[in-house]
Amino acid sequence: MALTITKLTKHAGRKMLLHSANLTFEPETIYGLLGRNGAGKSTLLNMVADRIPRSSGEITIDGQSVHENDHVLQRLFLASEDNLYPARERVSSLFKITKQLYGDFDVDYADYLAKAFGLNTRTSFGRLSTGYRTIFKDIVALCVPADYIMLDEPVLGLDAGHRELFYRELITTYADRPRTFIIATHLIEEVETILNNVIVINQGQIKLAEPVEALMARSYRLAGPSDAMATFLPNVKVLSQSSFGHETRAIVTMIGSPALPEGIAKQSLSLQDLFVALTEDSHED
Ligand SMILES: Nc1ncnc2c1ncn2[C@@H]1O[C@H](COP(=O)(O)OP(=O)(O)OP(=O)(O)O)[C@@H](O)[C@H]1O
Repeated sequence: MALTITKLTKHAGRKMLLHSANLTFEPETIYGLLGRNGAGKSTLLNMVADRIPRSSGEITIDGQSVHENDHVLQRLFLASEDNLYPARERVSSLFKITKQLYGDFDVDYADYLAKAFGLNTRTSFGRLSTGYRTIFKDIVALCVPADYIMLDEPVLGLDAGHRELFYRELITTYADRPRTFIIATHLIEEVETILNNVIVINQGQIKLAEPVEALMARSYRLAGPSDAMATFLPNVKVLSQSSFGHETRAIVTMIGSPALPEGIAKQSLSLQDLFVALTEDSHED
């Protein structure tokens, strides 16, 4: 029982946008999809939602392909930055249209959220500000009855108060009705505590996919004399390294708790520190 991506590849001409991605999204789990600008996050999510064609690979839910399969696609929802909504339609009628498409759309919760965010449901979609368009799409995403909800930059344009409200409501609705959320975002520090799992994508390659807790428990910043560091670093996976005079610093992941040579200090990291180390020098030449 899972959303499974196997050897998913997308290229545009000679450019590789996503390279042979293998991922499993378990039910009732909150995933963060992290990557620098242009890393391939939206490309991945749009292929999963069957909105853009893939070059090769498979996407299935519980073993059934999503491709041109409405029955399976009903179990997925992608709130993306693309405006798929008619500009003239009022927010209230867009909620109704969504209910017609997704029978169990939670209209009461949508109305509650609209009030909480201060979204006037009589306003037409085209007249909403950038932030309120995002809020509208977030509300729809939190109220649809799908099992796998994908949010592409759900706090784009939201002020700090509205971002906090969104995260709070996400946690509340998840606790009431657990389902899978996949959140593509750049605001790593804000989402770190709500994620169960993290996926890091860089230049179309999946660099890492694992539970946040386990990942953070084996990730460290090390600093010490360069000679001691040079003997120790071959025992661990080095994500980034720099030297200043006789001192070397490194961000590493390690398995177990290998004894550190004297003089090497170990500090824990934030997810953001780890992300920066994993995606350094990611720009194309
Ligand atoms: N149809 C296309 N043809 C050519 N290049 C494309 C096409 N679609 C996307 N790209 C390129 O593919 C790369 C990945 O884009 P994508 O929008 O998936 O990245 P992203 O991780 O969502 O980025 P951001 O965080 O900036 O929104 C970018 O370099 C983009 O310019």
